[in-house]
Amino acid sequence: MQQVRYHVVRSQGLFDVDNTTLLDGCADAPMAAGERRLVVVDSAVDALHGDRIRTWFDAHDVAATIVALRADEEVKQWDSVSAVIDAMNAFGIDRRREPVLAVGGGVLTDVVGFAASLYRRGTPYLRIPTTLIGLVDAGVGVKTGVNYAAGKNRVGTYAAAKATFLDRTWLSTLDPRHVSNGLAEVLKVALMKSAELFELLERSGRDLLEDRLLGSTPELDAAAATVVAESIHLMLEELQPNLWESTLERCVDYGHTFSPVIEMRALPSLLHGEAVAVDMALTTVIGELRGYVSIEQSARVLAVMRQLGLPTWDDVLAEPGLLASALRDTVRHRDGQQRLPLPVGIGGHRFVNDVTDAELQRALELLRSRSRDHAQETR
Ligand SMILES: O=C(CO)[C@@H](O)[C@H](O)[C@H](O)[C@H](O)COP(=O)(O)O
Repeated sequence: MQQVRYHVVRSQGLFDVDNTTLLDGCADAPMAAGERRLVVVDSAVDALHGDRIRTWFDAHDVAATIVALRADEEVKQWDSVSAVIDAMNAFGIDRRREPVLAVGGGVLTDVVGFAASLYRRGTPYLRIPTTLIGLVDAGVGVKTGVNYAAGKNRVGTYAAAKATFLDRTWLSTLDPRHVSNGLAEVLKVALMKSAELFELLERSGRDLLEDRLLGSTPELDAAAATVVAESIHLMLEELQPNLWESTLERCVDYGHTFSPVIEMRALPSLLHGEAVAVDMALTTVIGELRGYVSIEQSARVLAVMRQLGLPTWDDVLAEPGLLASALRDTVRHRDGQQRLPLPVGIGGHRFVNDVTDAELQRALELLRSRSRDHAQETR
């Protein structure tokens, strides 16, 4: 058994000059004046926040080498890993004392984590997620990786960051579509594990999205804080006892059975969370056809997705053979069985191994007709 310890540290305004969390907020990864760090920053974040980040390092007398890296799903490829490894080599990183800082969304932190886990067989790294999906999903687990050929996250490692620093204030500059992208992973854990969280999304999801979870009123602040804290808590509750995935029945895989193939096939038109939402819409309908979810509950789920700015359908779904082939690939990922999490009511789940092609087809047709009806109603 391999022991692993990592920290999830919360702080607001990490790069406000008087904020010292990055210096002393994690006992396992302190940083002090006179030291130096390699900082890999998503180029979109660098454009918006680069000056602030540089000012913070200067103010605390830490010599930062800042490397800006494009980080989106299209370049989540080996070349990006190699670019980070080149930067680590050029920096001459001390593999025990100089953790690499990864500042960006889930793609950036997955790429840097992967590079760090390979460099000298393992160099520490710290994650500073700047997107909602980074905060509630990619930032709190131990997976790293990149896409390979047409395979989503086909190569990667399990490598915990020493610490992840969660800071909701980054969301102030996040594109609303990327807020929705993160809300898909929040909805995932809500559907699997928490009717309360689902109801909170149902009541306040649209307002939270408009407010980018920044908490502009006391009510919205309380709701945003609960959404973020609760989804992280529910994720960690699942991840911690099963970090190396010895159990492949993982409810956090909900929405990730068909979506890897949907996302890669649709690239670049669907973001990760959007592909997850389309998968969740389909599997909600499968649950409905099986009687695990009532018609009314299924309608509520699809309505919440729309309120969160998420798609419930994409034409890629209807490509002949796509869903069946996605399921076959998932079976290879899950040790020969489907282990497909399906919702039971709202906030509950079960795993099934007997989904057939005919059942997929029925669910697809039902979802397609619902999506058409909705499109007509809103015209
Ligand atoms: O395991 C985590 C986060 O570490 C999940 O919450 C996350 O959504 C994963 O990306 C999915 O479960 C998919 O996992 P995989 O297909 O890459 O093994």
